[in-house]
Amino acid sequence: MRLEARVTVASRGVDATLMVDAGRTLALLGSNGAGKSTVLESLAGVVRPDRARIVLDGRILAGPDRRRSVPARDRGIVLLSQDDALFPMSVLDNVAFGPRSAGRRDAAEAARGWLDRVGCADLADRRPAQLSGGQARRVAIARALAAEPRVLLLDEPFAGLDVEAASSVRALVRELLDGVTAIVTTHDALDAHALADDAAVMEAGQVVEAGAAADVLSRPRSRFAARMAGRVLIQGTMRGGRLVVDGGSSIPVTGGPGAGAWAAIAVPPTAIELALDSPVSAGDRAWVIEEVVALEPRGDHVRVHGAIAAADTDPETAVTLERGARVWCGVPRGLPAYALT
Ligand SMILES: Nc1ncnc2c1ncn2[C@@H]1O[C@H](COP(=O)(O)OP(=O)(O)OP(=O)(O)O)[C@@H](O)[C@H]1O
Repeated sequence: MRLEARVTVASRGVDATLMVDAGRTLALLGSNGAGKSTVLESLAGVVRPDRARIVLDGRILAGPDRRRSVPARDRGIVLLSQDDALFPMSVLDNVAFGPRSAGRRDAAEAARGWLDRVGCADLADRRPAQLSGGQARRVAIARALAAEPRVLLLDEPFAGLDVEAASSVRALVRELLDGVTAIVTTHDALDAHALADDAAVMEAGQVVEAGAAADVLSRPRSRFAARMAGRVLIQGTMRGGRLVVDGGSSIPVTGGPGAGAWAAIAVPPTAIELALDSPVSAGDRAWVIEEVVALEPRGDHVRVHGAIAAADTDPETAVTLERGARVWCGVPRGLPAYALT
């Protein structure tokens, strides 16, 4: 029992493969434009891929013969998109829509049950325009679940909500997703940790890494996953217990694959020290010579991104740096290395 999919949408540069086992939640991660929404829309049948193989519990929903694709309404896959506009009818009728379309006589009763579960029982008679953003999102979630989908797709379910509403909708989704087969797109590591069993990372239309959510975030293989987990991915070649990075600097590490293998350590930038001059003594750090690639203001400090590592500094120091400036990044010794394939 699982959802397996490969979808190609050439005009959007998407060619992605993913899999979700029954009852599990997959977090689909990736930067803006990576193709996450396109994948969800293809699975739901809203977008027609150029090529697709979508199999749900052994049933082929889309295959080589595009004419035989199962129409969206018969897929048992419901997409809750970012612009989850409710229908211009009462909240109750919105939620009853799915069960009613499925011919259920008790549609209104089922809808009341769902409204109760999302904490909106008292809003049944309201119109969408009379709801707050958080209430509308809860109603949209109830409407999606009332259709009793086999797979639920949530495209950034907390986007556009204020901090408080997002936090309560997050708790609700976490509870409702228990045991449901679902894919959730998010830019937030906390959501990936809290909601998902598994995670897949998209870059430029492709899935570049996938695995258990905790693994993807603690041993990231892509820069995006590392950044999401608040880490910088330092990659290099293993040589005698050291990671040799571009430019020849080497960092003593623990573990990791054998000599000659491509490997990484994932380091919080806050643990990396920045030096503007060549450090006189190495101390407990391995110093990597860097060229500044970007300066990222982050509240009261500035993150200095190099080609290999990143480190934080104060704004007074940051203004003396520019793109291409030479700096040294002091990386702690002995961090655990892992193989990259
Ligand atoms: N309706 C559309 N028509 C044509 N191209 C589109 C359309 N929607 C998205 N695209 C393009 O397809 C690519 C993938 O976009 P998509 O919205 O799937 O990415 P995403 O990962 O969901 O991004 P975000 O995190 O910003 O929502 C982008 O290059 C985007 O410009």
